[in-house]
Amino acid sequence: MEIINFAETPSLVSQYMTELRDVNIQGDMLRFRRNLQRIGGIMAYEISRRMSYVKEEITTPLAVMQSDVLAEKVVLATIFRAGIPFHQGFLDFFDSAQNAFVSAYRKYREKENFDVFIEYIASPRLDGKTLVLVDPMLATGSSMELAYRALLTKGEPAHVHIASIIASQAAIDYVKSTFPADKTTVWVGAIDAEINSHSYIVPGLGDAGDLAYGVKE
Ligand SMILES: O=P(O)(O)OC[C@H]1O[C@H](OP(=O)(O)OP(=O)(O)O)[C@H](O)[C@@H]1O
Ligand SMILES: O=c1cc[nH]c(=O)[nH]1
Ligand SMILES: [Mg+2]
Repeated sequence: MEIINFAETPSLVSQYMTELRDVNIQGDMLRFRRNLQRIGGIMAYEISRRMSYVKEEITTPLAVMQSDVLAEKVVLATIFRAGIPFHQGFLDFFDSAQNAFVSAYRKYREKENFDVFIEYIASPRLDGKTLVLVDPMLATGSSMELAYRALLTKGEPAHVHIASIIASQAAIDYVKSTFPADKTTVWVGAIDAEINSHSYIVPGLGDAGDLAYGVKE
């Protein structure tokens, strides 16, 4: 399974990641959402460079020519809430993509133990399509795995791209052991070494959903 880590090559993604992580900047919710969206747009472009295209005949005002068009049927899937601005960044570029939405939430049994529940899914058929699963945080990997399993009830995608802003090393290992290696590509802004006893990524950025939309009760 190929893992593409944007942190290995400093770029504007690194600048936006810094702003997402820094407690002195991340409190500006508009900027936080906008940075998730901007990284989504950049990742969308990088993923598009791996996709297949076909030549189509078009007519310009001056001539007839062959021009490339995307050959893959793309479905952009995300997980509520924090996935929404990140997903919008992908949709800004994949204009004709279909979209899927999944709700996943942590229900704590005790302070440090929780189960992840999926309650809502809205998705087109996925057979033979390119599924781009986007969620900014990949902490344990449970939400991503459960969302993927829920989406498989809608058909078998030809290829899966997983895109995250920050992944823990444990989540990367988990994704490697649970997703099909021959047809999954992982794109991450950074891989952080640890998750804490509440399964938050360290150093991470905190609670992405709360930072984007306000602290929930
Ligand atoms: O890899 P995991 O351990 O499953 O954690 C990752 C999940 O946590 C975040 O959502 P969260 O549960 O905080 O919901 P929210 O977006 O509504 O805040 C994030 O957007 C992922 O969906
Ligand atoms: O670090 C984490 C882990 C889960 N969800 C978040 O928003 N942040
Ligand atoms: Mg959250």
